[in-house]
Amino acid sequence: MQKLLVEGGHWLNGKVRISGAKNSAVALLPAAILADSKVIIEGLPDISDVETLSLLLEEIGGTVEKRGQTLHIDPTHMTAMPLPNGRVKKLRASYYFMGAMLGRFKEAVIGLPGGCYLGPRPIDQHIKGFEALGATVTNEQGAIYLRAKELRGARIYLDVVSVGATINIMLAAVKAKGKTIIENAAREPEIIDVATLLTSMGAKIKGAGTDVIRIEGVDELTGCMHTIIPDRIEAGTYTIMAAAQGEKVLIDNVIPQHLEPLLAKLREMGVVIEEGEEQLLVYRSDRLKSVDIKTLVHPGFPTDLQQPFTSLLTKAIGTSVVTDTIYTARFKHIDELRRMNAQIKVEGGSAIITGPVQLEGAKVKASDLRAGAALIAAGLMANGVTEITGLEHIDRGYSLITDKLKNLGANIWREEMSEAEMIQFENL
Ligand SMILES: CC(=O)N[C@H]1[C@@H](OP(=O)(O)OP(=O)(O)OC[C@H]2O[C@@H](n3ccc(=O)[nH]c3=O)[C@H](O)[C@@H]2O)O[C@H](CO)[C@@H](O)[C@@H]1O
Ligand SMILES: C=C(OP(=O)(O)O)C(=O)O
Repeated sequence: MQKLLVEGGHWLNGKVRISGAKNSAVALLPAAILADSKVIIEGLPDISDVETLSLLLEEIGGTVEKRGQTLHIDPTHMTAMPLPNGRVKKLRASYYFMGAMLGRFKEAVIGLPGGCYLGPRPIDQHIKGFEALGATVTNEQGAIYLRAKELRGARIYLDVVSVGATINIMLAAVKAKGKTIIENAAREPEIIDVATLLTSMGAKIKGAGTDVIRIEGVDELTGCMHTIIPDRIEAGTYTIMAAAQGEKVLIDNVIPQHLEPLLAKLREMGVVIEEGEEQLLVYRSDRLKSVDIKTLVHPGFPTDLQQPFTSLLTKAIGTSVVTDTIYTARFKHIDELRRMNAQIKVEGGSAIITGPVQLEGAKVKASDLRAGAALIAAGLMANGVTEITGLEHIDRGYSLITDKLKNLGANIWREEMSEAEMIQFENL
């Protein structure tokens, strides 16, 4: 097991290239199950979620060949192999095997997913959607059993705006008989990306990216080639790090429109950012103003950037209030930031940050993916060395983060943990 060490105070300079979007990739790979021939996906990030999903595709009989950032997925010999345990628990997006296998085989057995623990993460809206399409769904000993004689299009109103439920219902509905309408659908760019792949496979989908998605089911879907969109959360994380500890940082391979809620808040704080077509240039900021943020469904401020943004706010002058309306308890990073001298209290579902403070290096643990990003951002600004454990979370979603930050001038490296440290880590 490794830990990450960051020596703070080194200014970031130069260019960082953003990888393909994790939250697209984790749906695009399962979507390949629906095709009758090879699906080629280009520009995938080097993250463990992609590796785990590739192994899961192989477990059900697919072949997956990696050529650089491209995966060639041959779904021809896949079967409805049950996946009640094991790798499905390593990530959140294994739930997409439910929709995709239901679409192709009309049956699936998938263990309840893992992923970041951000408080309860129910999947009732996914199940409501599958049932509306004609599936019988039962939960037996922690695995979801889905079966349908046939899938029939339906009108489905989501009680909660959910990225996962929207995509999962799309995956099943593209092979249902007749028309499906998803109302109150999520509108994230990743949903458009998945719809683009499915459309290239022959699916008929209208309205992805709006809150009403219309799908006309088809009998067959064929292989195709698809290039993934850039990761707006990874881009946002580097933009925050540049605002925190950058001289002049060019963020390359981004779609600036996907980052508008973040960029607006950074500008309100006084960060100077130039926008190009596919690039952002972030300038050094020495005096930042405090701001309040409230996370909302897209296109509001993304919950996945709330945690790294909180680290940046420790540098701002005054009091900032952070409220997460998507995951009201997504505050596990706060205790760790406090170990680093951050002045933050959590009150009534909000984190209240008083700044500016000089952060101090400390031994901290990443409890989840974006908590990890928050701690790295804090480590870049801190006096001395910050030691971060829990890297398995960070590696689920940040492609080559150590190398990317090193290239920007950070003093960051990985070390094997000693046995004593591992025991301490387990007890933390
Ligand atoms: C793999 C992936 O894409 N993960 C993202 C996805 O997670 P995920 O798809 O799991 O998140 P959802 O959009 O489904 O969740 C949004 C909210 O709806 C609630 N909910 C969701 C489904 C459901 O059936 N019932 C229900 O009550 C959740 O508890 C949460 O409060 O969107 C989240 C919200 O933008 C992001 O933080 C995650 O990075
Ligand atoms: C919460 C996240 O991921 P997941 O849904 O895969 O756990 C995230 O990407 O911040």
